Amino acid sequence: MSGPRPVVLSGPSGAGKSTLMKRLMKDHEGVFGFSVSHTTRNPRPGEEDGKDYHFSTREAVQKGIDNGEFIESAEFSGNLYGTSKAAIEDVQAKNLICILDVDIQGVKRIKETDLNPIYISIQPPSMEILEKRLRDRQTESEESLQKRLEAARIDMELSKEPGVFDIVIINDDLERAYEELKDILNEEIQKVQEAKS
Ligand SMILES: Nc1nc2c(ncn2[C@@H]2O[C@H](COP(=O)(O)OP(=O)(O)O)[C@@H](O)[C@H]2O)c(=O)[nH]1
Ligand SMILES: Nc1ncnc2c1ncn2[C@@H]1O[C@H](COP(=O)(O)OP(=O)(O)O)[C@@H](O)[C@H]1O
Repeated sequence: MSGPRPVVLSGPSGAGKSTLMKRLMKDHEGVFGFSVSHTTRNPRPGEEDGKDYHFSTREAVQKGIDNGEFIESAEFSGNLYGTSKAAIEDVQAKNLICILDVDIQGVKRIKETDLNPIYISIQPPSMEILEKRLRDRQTESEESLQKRLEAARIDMELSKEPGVFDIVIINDDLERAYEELKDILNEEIQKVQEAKS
């Protein structure tokens, strides 16, 4: 109960969540732990099973959901994604700040639980820039890219609703966005660092 508050990072696909999160974890070793989600999408080159995601089948994820093993799950761009209770417990057992990377549907479902995280939305400066970043990343087929852009439009609208997020960070200049992210999390980071010393 008294562990550090988890952090939910959300925002459109391609907004820069992974980039910011990886940097945060690298710069603060032993402070953060990533909640490894399950997904039915295929791994990208360089992604590791059990580290980036638990790459799984729809049947297996659905079975886990039916058994009550997930705190939330959502359909995104034709695939099923979900956060297992074990993913969060693994991080919290180590007294680390648990980071969850979930879409806007996940945010809404987590709000119905007692997780009590800090809700952060990472937003691109514009749809045009988002599309360019997603294309340059070269991870998506044209079909997948279009689905992500459609989901991004919905995300950008919903994230403007007051009270959904504690803070919305516009990821224009990466350095500035990263500083903003660190500032918000500073108090929790310090708590974890003090508990260790
Ligand atoms: N609800 C929910 N969304 C997730 C989960 N894991 C990842 N996502 C979201 O699914 C979307 C697609 O993720 P991914 O396929 O990794 O693509 P990327 O965000 O473009 O790198 C993103 O918006 C993620 O935040 C999860 O466990 N639950
Ligand atoms: N501030 C930024 N300026 C330019 N490119 C960026 C910036 N932030 C992220 N990127 C690039 O945009 C792409 C999408 O970022 P990524 O972290 O994969 O997004 P997400 O995890 O939200 O899907 C990546 O290729 C990344 O290198």
